[in-house]
Amino acid sequence: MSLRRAHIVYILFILICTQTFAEDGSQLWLRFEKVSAEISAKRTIKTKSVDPTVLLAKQELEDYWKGNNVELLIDRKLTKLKDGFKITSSGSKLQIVANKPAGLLYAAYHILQKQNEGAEITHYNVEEIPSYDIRILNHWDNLDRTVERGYAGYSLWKWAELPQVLSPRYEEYARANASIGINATVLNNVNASPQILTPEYLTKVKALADIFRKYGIKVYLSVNFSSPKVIGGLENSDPLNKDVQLWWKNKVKEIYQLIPDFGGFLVKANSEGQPGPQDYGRTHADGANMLADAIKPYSGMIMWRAFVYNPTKEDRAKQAYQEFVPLDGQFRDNVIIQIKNGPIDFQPREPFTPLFGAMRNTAQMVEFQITQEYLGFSNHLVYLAPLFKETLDSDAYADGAGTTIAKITDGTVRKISKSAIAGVANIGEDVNWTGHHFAQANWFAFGKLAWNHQLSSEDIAKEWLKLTFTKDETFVKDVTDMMLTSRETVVNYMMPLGLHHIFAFDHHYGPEPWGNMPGGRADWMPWYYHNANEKGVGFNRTTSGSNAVVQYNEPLRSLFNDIQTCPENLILWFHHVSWDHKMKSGLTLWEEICTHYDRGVQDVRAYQRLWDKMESYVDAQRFKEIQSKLKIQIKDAVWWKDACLLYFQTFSRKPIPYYIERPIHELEELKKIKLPLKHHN
Ligand SMILES: CO[C@H]1[C@H](O)[C@@H](O)[C@H](O)O[C@@H]1C(=O)O
Repeated sequence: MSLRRAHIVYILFILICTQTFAEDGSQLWLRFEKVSAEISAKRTIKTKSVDPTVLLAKQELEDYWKGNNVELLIDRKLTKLKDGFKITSSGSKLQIVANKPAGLLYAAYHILQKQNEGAEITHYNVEEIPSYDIRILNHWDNLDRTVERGYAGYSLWKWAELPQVLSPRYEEYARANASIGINATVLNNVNASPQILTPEYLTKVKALADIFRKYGIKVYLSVNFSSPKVIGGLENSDPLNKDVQLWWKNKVKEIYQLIPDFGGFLVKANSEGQPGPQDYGRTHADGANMLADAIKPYSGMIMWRAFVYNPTKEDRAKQAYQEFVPLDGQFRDNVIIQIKNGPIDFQPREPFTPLFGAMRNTAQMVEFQITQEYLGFSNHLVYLAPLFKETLDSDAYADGAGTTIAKITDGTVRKISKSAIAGVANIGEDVNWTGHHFAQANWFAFGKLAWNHQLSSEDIAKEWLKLTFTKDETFVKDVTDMMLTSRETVVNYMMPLGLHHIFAFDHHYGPEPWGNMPGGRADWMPWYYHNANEKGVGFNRTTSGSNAVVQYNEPLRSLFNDIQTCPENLILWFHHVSWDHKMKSGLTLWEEICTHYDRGVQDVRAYQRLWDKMESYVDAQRFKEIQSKLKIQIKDAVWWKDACLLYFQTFSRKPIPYYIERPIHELEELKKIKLPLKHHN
């Protein structure tokens, strides 16, 4: 071999190596191996359909399916399948039947994922029907490409160059969503700019909808309730004003002319300063129904948020229930009330919002937050499936025992014209999409649970790990354990035992239980939530306090109301508890608090050791990136522990037990920390 040739071979070798060992994470969980020409010559993927979605399913299988012959069939009579599919095997053939083209695409991804796991697919018979009709991401993306509570860089949507320039990531995004069953997306922030409804922006929205369609994804928009006034030039946006109604009718018509399968609107009204029907003395129902009537002829939906947060003298946790329960039965059937999982705001742990089930004649859906606004942003490894499932599996006792949030929202116990579930997206322009490699698992888990809320957190974690990293058993077992405990770990080092919202003001990243905003609103102050004093700590929401417990059905009301029966992981949510209160462990409350904070820290240290051991299973780039995120996480966990223990100690006046890792900070030093973090990014 000549020197020159040797040189080229060497360069090729290096290139191949870096391909193998440096992996940026941009492929997400879609790392299927291409089939060889030999295999593809041996089997056929057939369909009579010419639908673009079916052809896409066919293409995916042609590229990656190593098994038997496959036949893809649409059967319009199989209506109970909704977006689902049925796979049967006979002889050397798999037959996949679906009612809709998207069902075949989901089936294709289903068998490709099974194939990756090494499942036996020659004799494979399965029927899948999704738990929810609408499985939707909510992007809080602004038109200037900043992302509210986004921690993965700027927005994916490049508004300035749309519709002329189409980033390849639009299609990659759609494919990733389709691969986990997500079939809808709200492109813009619920704090919505009216501009999104201008003809200029609608043509940009159309360009995205045209790309997403093939992947079975419908586009929705967040709308600003004042749009008729702001961009329509009307005198007001009163929902009972005929001109306003007509403006919305025409706007909806304009949208459907551009996007015939447009999904509908998401609305945040009369909350945190957003305009709404109450500005005109009207109700949420008046506002929602006006939009619902305008969009009904096109089968569109209105998702109306119940996150109504305005300054009142009342306990903030009671607000959604108080405003919405009296309106039960007044909403049109294409309106669905979108309710955050907890009554305050996406905290590491909250009880479920009691509004679920309390409106018996109104469709309801859950809103989860996939982006980790209150869980360490994209710096902390926190696997959210256990949090999602905790809410979905909670029994609201709305129609007696067994009325879980899952059953209320999926239409099992109440008739719902279309069921839905939403997740506030954690996606941005970062190469790895979500800032932290493990945050991809939360996007994945949201999709999987929206498809089937009966799946276990463990199975989802394993599937994700095998698709994303490796099938090696040691790796999968150990890392699954880390993922499964990670949510409880963050609760422990941030806000154990029902503590909540003791975050630094506005950016919600670090601890600030002392509050730091002279003259600010009471309910912006952490001490509003923890109420620490010499006697004890916690928010009294019992009958002797704010009486928020009354919003829960029996037996929960009594269970939460009694300090002896209230679950300890929520005790400080519902009770003001004395520092000496004896906990189930035999420790006093103070000792128990110390123990939880310390356990959180120790568990993150254990994750660091565990991850280091995984070096040989993971490519260098992702290994290092995750390793350095864990370094941030442990620093933050210690910061949280020290800040909360040293601060609460000024009230408890008790020593930090000696078996607990000593604080390494001074309280006064911690109080001076100011983070250069902005609200909108
Ligand atoms: C979009 O605004 C968000 C806001 O950033 C967030 O801090 C708050 O918790 O919830 C709001 C909401 O859900 O509307």
